[in-house]
Amino acid sequence: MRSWSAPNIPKLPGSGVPLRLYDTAARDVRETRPSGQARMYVCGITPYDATHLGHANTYLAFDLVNRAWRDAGHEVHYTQNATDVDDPLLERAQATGVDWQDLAEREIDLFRSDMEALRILPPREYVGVTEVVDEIASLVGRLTERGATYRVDDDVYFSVAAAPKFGAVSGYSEERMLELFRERGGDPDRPGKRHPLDWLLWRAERPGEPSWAAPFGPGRPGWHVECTAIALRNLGSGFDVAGGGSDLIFPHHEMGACEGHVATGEWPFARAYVHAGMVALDGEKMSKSRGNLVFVSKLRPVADPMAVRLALLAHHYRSDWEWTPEQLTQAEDRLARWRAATGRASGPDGLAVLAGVRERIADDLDAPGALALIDEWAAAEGGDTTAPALVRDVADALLGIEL
Ligand SMILES: Nc1ncnc2c1ncn2[C@@H]1O[C@H](COS(=O)(=O)NC(=O)[C@@H](N)CS)[C@@H](O)[C@H]1O
Ligand SMILES: [Zn+2]
Repeated sequence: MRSWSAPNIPKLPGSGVPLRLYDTAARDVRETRPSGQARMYVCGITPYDATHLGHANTYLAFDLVNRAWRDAGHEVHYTQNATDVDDPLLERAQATGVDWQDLAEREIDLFRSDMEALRILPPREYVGVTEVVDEIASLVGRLTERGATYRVDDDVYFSVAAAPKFGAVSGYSEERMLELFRERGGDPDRPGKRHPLDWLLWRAERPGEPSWAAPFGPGRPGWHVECTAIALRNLGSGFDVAGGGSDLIFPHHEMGACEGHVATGEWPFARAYVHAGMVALDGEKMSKSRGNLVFVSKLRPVADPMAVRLALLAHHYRSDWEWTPEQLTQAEDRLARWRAATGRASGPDGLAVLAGVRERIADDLDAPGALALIDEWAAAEGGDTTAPALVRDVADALLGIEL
């Protein structure tokens, strides 16, 4: 599928410092050490109800990763999927009486335009699941050759017993795993399964559902294996960052890591598992099921997208936080202050802001700390005539904020 257009990234003097990120699997901040190209896989949207602020918050976090790596001199190989066939999408299409492919296409177009408005750098590959079903099926075949799968009726399951590293990503107890698996599309109670945490790799054809031919019978991919196949196909195993919101830690990234391990024999599947916090509204996580969504596309006619981006950046990417309209007003004020200050003939030392913002972002994406440094610069006087242009470039290249 077409990705989206890339904003220009101004070149900054010198180069950034090594990026450190909190790795969920290590339960600690770790320095990323990309060898050659930095490789990142970020899970894309299931294309309905796009693009709400929760989605935007998550993709913004990985945009900061992308920008920090480039500033540190790395080329970045970024792949993202779109789950353009899956139970929730089919259910929404059914419920609203639209064709599921039309729904997906319309929502993905809206997502692309929202990403462009927020100046989020596009992935090199933007892959729809429906484009690579054969690849996914061949991965299921490879897992079967390694003895890691079995059938329940005509459906193909991954046997958790075949995954020695199961639990390494989330570190959750089995009880918590069962609870989250049930809550997030799993089927722990299905009769005929060898273990409640075994997961669906291939759903055999059902009447009225889309299906694709496969050696083990017509059907469609299970959720986790789609991302494993797309990441393996484009990045290979051992890529630097697997990213998403924290609701993907389990089951999605845990199970994908096991599929990648068993399919390739290599561990880790991703060197770091990086997760963004949840954005809430009215006390509840913004989610399609609750319908408590604030859409980027609804804010765009009434607010500068750069203010929306600044409002999100004011929160640490790993924090869970609640959206309120006041935050947009505060962000608009900040944007106006930054634009005024970088429009001056001079200001305080610009290189100090460059070094400070680099250091803050490299420290597990401390965007709030970076914003505070630019606030301070904007509020003070100084004689550095190169500073206004440099600070403008720092805000753009590292934070994606066009002043
Ligand atoms: N309220 C929220 N706050 C922060 N991130 C969220 C929120 N809701 C969803 N996300 C993140 O947005 C991304 C897309 O979510 S999604 O549309 O439900 N799609 C999926 O999770 C799958 N297509 C991933 S393969 C995921 O990384 C998810 O964790
Ligand atoms: Zn995914």
